[in-house]
Amino acid sequence: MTTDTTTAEAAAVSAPGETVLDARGVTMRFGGLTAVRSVDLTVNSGEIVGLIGPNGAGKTTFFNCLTGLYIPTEGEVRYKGNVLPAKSFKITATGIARTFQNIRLFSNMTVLENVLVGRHTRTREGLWSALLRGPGFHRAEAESKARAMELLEFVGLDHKAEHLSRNLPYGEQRKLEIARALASEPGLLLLDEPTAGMNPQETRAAEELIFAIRDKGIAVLVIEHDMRFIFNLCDRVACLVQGEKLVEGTAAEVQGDDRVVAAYLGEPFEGDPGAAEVAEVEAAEAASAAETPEATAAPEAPAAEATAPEAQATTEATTEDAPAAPGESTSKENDR
Ligand SMILES: Nc1ncnc2c1ncn2[C@@H]1O[C@H](COP(=O)(O)OP(=O)(O)OP(=O)(O)O)[C@@H](O)[C@H]1O
Repeated sequence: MTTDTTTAEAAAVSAPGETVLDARGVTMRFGGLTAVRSVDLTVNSGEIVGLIGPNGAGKTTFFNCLTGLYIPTEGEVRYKGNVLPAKSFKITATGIARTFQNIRLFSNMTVLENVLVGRHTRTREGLWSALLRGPGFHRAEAESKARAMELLEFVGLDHKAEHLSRNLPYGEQRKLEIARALASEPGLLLLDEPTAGMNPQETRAAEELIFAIRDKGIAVLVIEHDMRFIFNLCDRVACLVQGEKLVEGTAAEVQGDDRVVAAYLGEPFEGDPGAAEVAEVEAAEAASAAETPEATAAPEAPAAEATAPEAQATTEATTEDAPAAPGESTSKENDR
């Protein structure tokens, strides 16, 4: 990866349609394992883009390449045209914020303090200002606090500002993580499985929250296993399989793509074998009925009965595992 540092200041609101994230040829190898292979992905302002793929497909590794936790073995990542710095703390200052698959809050700090920590990249007061506690420091502190409270109100946690974060229910901890990420005034927000462990009501609330974030002009890239959530939410979806981008398109295009279905089933998807088998059985039944029904129905019937449930089972399995199925989730849920 090119390691030019950028001096770009973050600007949360981007021009409509501006390319906010431009990842090109991103490859990440761990020894002999290529976790991400030559992935290109762009995210434009005003967009919510989804990243899906079976477990181990390389989604989190790709996120880590975008946020400086990993330096890609090959490829380049640009934020608003500037090559990203190689250090993760500089990337936050550049304008990219993220949440994690495993919630990472400061559990012994209050809700408000957690958000204030997220603002540190946007406060200009230095060590001397903090030590001397002059008027500039107090003004900056009051501004940060006011902004943090605004963000808590935005995510619906202002009434819990003084609670310890460890005492929040799981869904609220996820919201707090989002508020903390927003505190750095990002132009791009990366969400790694934001609904993992949430109940359906919390998931719907998370969906509304992400739409509201997008409406503030912040581009969003989201990893999620809950297919109903992702296809409802995203303008565009990319599917990674074994480190490579298999498909990218609108939610409708991706959810109807046989290769995506096959990737989730873990086997090649050839036509519609369940329907073909059903047709074959029906044809055999019709042929036997056309002959002498009394003589042939008895021996034919068990064969038809034996085949029909099997064909039905194949169809059900396909429907059940398909990522497109509304309401279905291929999530490993909360296994990390
Ligand atoms: N630090 C690491 N060292 C070695 N291998 C790693 C490392 N991080 C990830 N991998 C491997 O890279 C591959 C991709 O993992 P990754 O966690 O990115 O997948 P994922 O799509 O996010 O999976 P999941 O949906 O289960 O979170 C896996 O085979 C994983 O074991």
